[in-house]
Amino acid sequence: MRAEERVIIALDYPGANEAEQLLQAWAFSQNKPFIKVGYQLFYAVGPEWVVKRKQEGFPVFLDLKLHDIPNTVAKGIESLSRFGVDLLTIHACGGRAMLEAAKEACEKAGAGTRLLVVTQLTSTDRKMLNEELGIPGSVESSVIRYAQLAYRAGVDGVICSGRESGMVKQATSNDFLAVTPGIRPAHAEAQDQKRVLTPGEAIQSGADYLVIGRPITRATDPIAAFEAIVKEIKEVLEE
Ligand SMILES: O=c1ccn([C@@H]2O[C@H](COP(=O)(O)O)[C@@H](O)[C@H]2O)c(=O)[nH]1
Repeated sequence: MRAEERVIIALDYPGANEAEQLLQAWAFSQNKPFIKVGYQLFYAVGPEWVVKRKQEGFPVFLDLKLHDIPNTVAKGIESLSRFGVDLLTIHACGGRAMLEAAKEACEKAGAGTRLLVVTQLTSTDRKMLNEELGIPGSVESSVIRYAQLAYRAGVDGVICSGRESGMVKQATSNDFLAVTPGIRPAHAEAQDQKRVLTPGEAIQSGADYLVIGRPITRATDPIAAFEAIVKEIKEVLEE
């Protein structure tokens, strides 16, 4: 996979105008970047906007992180799969029956959408895990436990931080996708992210895709920021 294809730009914008302004840079390009649509944008623009981006050639990750009883999640995935997006997300803590029901619904739709499972959010650190959520042990052990659950349920991969991507692959399979947010170029502020790595470090540790929002979307020159990240990834891949 080319370095450019490993970056998923999180379009965390309030509406279509802001997102389209960024995507304009690739209007005449054959190599459109992978984009992620989360709730902020999706609730503002709706499914048609997402389907249109797919038709224009953008690979799309629709990141709605479903979490509910198995039947409700399966029905939600059934509806979302109709948009023909590349990636969808559900939460691991819904448990095995929920994960299996979601995967079955996704496969039944036959659109080739891959299903990812959110392990522990990259905004979670050990203190929060132990003291607020009441989950004992390290964040890594919780991520691995959820990743193994997800793997056994037959989904396509997980969302974890770059710090855990190598461990996830070791504990599951090299083909099991590790998609990693919490990416910050050197010296950038972590903001609300707790488990961060630089783009180069995340690739080195085994991440398949890097999800990157504010370091690109809030940069003075977002395209230059995207290109600098791609360059950093290329350097690691060529090492
Ligand atoms: O554990 C998770 C799961 C999802 N995300 C999403 O990734 C981006 C990260 O944005 P930044 O601006 O680069 O922090 C954002 O859309 C989150 O919803 C995550 O950060 N961590």
